[in-house]
Amino acid sequence: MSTFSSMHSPSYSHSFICSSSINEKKNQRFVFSSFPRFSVPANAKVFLQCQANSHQNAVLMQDVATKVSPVEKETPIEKLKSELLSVTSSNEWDEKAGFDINENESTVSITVVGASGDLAKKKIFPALFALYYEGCLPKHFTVYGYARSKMTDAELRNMVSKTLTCRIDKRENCGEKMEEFLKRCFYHSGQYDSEENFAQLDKKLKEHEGGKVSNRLFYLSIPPNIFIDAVKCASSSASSGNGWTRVIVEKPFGRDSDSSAALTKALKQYLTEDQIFRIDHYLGKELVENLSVLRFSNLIFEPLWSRQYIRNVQLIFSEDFGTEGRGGYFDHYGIIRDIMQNHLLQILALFAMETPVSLDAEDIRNEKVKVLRSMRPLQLEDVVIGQYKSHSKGGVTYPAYTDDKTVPKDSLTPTFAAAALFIDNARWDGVPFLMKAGKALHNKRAEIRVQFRHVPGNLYNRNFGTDLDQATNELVIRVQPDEAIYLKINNKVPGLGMRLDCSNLNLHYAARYSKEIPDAYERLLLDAIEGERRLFIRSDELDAAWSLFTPVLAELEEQKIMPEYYPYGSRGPVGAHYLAARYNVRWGDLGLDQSA
Ligand SMILES: NC(=O)C1=CN([C@@H]2O[C@H](COP(=O)(O)OP(=O)(O)OC[C@H]3O[C@@H](n4cnc5c(N)ncnc54)[C@H](OP(=O)(O)O)[C@@H]3O)[C@@H](O)[C@H]2O)C=CC1
Ligand SMILES: O=C1O[C@H](COP(=O)(O)O)[C@@H](O)[C@H](O)[C@H]1O
Repeated sequence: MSTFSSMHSPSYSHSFICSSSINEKKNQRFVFSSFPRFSVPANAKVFLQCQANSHQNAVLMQDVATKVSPVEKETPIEKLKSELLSVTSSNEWDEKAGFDINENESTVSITVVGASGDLAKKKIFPALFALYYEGCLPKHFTVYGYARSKMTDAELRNMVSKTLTCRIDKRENCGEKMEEFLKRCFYHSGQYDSEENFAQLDKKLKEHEGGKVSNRLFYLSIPPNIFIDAVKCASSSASSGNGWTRVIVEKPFGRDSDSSAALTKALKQYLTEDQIFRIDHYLGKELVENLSVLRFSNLIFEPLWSRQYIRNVQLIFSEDFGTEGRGGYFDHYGIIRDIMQNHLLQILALFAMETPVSLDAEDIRNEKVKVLRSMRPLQLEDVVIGQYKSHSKGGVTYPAYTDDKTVPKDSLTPTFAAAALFIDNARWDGVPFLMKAGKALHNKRAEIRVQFRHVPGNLYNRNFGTDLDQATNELVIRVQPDEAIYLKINNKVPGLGMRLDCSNLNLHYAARYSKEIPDAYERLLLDAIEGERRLFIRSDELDAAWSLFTPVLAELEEQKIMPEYYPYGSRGPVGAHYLAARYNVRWGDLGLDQSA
């Protein structure tokens, strides 16, 4: 073992390289998303850890590490490769470095538990195929579907094939790739609480693994009441004997602090925290990933990122459809638990956290926990709730929430909520963080709006007339659809007069990048396979998140607070505007700006 590796601080990405051979796409991802720059010490560590069994390779990589110059973020992979080739003097640099040896010796089996369900069909299998198409899955992988439904392998493949799609920009050989992928998919029917059935799965997995090191990922795509049964059986009867075993757990992670703590405790009877990957798919969205890049790699934003310059922050989620088909689940949770306590709060934490020590998962998650723990629990007077009612438009009648047969007629469950939250720390003292989330609204959108303070003593105030809000800058990060980051600035209308206008400096992703943006589930599945925990929720984060919402959720339910009814397809209850006005805020999504 080379002593060189111990000279460097741990690199959070080393498991990525070690667990998979370097190919262009993986390497590209590693270079561009894991490290802002191709940092020499980090690579030295990475390479040497992979080379522990070969002194010759250790020397080779030490050579690479000391000679490769930092590579610019946008450097094409070919240029990076030629840089490496020039110092290794080999056309087979990855082979020479021994990565293939590693990969030939190990397998990854991905078992989708609840494979017959909606999420598996809609998201998980398509994401796995997209990863396969991109060459991001390990050389030896197998996908297993597991559920109670009776199905043959052929039937599973037929079901899965209906949901696979090719990327718009990558259709070459797509049909062939689908066939290849489907051949790697198998099915085992079993009960979620049967150790015997999981032992049968284990036997089948072993046959595919063929004696290699077996790494196993279980994706729990099942209702929460059967999580623990499945984890218990998978861990006792189907976990890996000689590799890693990881479990992706889907939300909901409980419905309040107590039930969440009970779930964590139960999971930890069978798994260590390191094996649990709690997914919040919003963390896998491109623009949410980009938040930290925006903040920490642009000098112009970070100095403004505080109460000194920011007047308020808005986190907005809307869907233009109701709970159709998921009413039974939704009624037990409501919009605050379904969207705010997880997706929007996670975005808030990334937005507001202090600079982490490094990009290491634990460093980032430590900062997120800190900011969540600095927040004031949500107060009842800072919440507005709503529920959609039936509405007819253009001859079409849209249903009320309670028209869903799986929802009780007298349900008070909110399908809309607006809330004002505060972070009691030096950076954010007094800045309202407003959240708004709703179903059956007039559009589908998720965005972050940052409204800056007025320009003090603005020389041009009179040119704006009475509407001073128009004179303030606003940064909008549109997470979806049509991803964009735009900054509203004031400029002079060209001409001889002095009329001011508000315009957008716009980074519109579709115009800037021709590549299709990967689905969040692709990123998260790949991270779980690679053991990268940065985008998954740690248990203390979850506790902190629940403690902010649990008291108010209890009050809403105990006091049977009536939701404000809003018509299906509308902009939601007016109460949201009164709440914002109380903090001198106007919602930014009122359709006034050019890109709204
Ligand atoms: N669907 C979505 O868009 C999203 C889902 N989630 C979460 O992902 C998980 C899976 O969601 P989804 O696919 O919609 O769930 P489904 O309701 O479709 O359930 C998945 C599978 O679990 C089995 N199952 C369902 N109900 C029961 C039950 N009562 N007892 C035992 N088995 C049952 C069924 O398989 P079989 O009968 O064959 O065993 C079903 O196909 C859930 O935790 C959900 O909250 C999270 C975000 C979005
Ligand atoms: O987790 C959930 O998210 C979806 C919205 O996800 P998106 O990626 O389509 O924006 C939401 O519809 C669902 O109610 C919720 O459980």
